[in-house]
Amino acid sequence: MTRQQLFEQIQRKRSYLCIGLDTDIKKIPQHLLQHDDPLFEFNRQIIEATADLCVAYKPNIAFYEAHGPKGWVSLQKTLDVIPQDIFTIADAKRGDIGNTSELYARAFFDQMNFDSITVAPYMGIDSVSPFLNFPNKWVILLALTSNPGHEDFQLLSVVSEGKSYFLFEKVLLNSQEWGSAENMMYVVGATRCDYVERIRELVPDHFLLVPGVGAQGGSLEEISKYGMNKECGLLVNSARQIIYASSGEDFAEKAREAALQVQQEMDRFLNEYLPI
Ligand SMILES: O=C(O)c1cc(=O)[nH]c(=O)n1[C@@H]1O[C@H](COP(=O)(O)O)[C@@H](O)[C@H]1O
Repeated sequence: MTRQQLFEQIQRKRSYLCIGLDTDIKKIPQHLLQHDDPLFEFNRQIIEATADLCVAYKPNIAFYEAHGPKGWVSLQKTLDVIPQDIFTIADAKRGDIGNTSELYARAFFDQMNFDSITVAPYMGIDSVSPFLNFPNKWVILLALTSNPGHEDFQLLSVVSEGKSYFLFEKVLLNSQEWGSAENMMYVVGATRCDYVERIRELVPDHFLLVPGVGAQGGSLEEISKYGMNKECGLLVNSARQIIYASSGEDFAEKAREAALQVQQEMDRFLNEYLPI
C-alpha cells in the first residue's frame, strides 16, 4: 500500500485507528474454545465488527508463534479475512544480519503478504535495508517505545560532530538515509508525548505508529495535537482496550462500541489538528 492510499483511507473513514490483534487464548471468551481454531474465530468476528472504523490491523506475532504451527495457520487465516484496503502490520520486531533479514522480509512480505513489519534498529543499516527492497512494503522502525525500559538505552546521550543527541534521535536522523517517508515509519509510544514535538522536527513527513493509548495510559489527544502532519501521519494502535472490551458472547459488539468511541474522537481531532 502507498502512503497516498493510506491517507485516502484515513480521510474516507475519518480514522487513524490501528487495532492490535493481540489475541490471547486465555483472554478470549470461553464459548469460542469449542471452535476448531478459536484464535481465528475471535479475530474473524473482531474484524467483521470493526473494519469500517479502523485503517490498520496489527497482529502481534508472539500471540500466534506461541501456539507453534497451529498459531501460524491462525495468523494466515486472519490475514486472509482482512479487507484488501486495510493496512496490515506484522508486529514481529525483527532485524538480523543482511541475508537473514532478507529471509524474514520474504516470510512476512512474500509468503504472508503483510504491508509492513516492525523492525529493531540496533544492528544498523544492513539489518534494516533488506526489508526496504520490496515495492509498496514498509519498515516500521522502533524509535521511542512505550514500555518503561525505553529509558535504558533510547534516552542515552550520544555525541556526534560535537552535538549531543538522545540515542533514539540518532535512530530517526540516520535511518532517513536508508529509506524514505514512502517506505518507513517509526514507532513512538503515546506514553512519551513530551517528545513528540521534537520528533516531528526530525521527521516531519513520516508516519508514526503510536502504541500505548488505552491500556498503557497514553493520551490520544496529545499525540494527535503534537504528532499530526498534513497527511495525518499517525496510526494509533489500541489492542486490549478494544478487543477485550467484553469477555462475554457480546465481545464483538462491545469491541465495535469501543472502536467507535475512539474513531469519533479521531474524527474530532482530524477536524481540529490536521494542518490545512
Ligand atoms: O511495536 C509495537 O507495536 C509496540 C511498541 C511499543 O513501544 N509499545 C507497544 O506496546 N507495542 C505493541 O503495541 C501493542 C500494545 O497493546 P495494548 O497496550 O494492549 O494497546 C502490543 O502488541 C505491543 O507489543
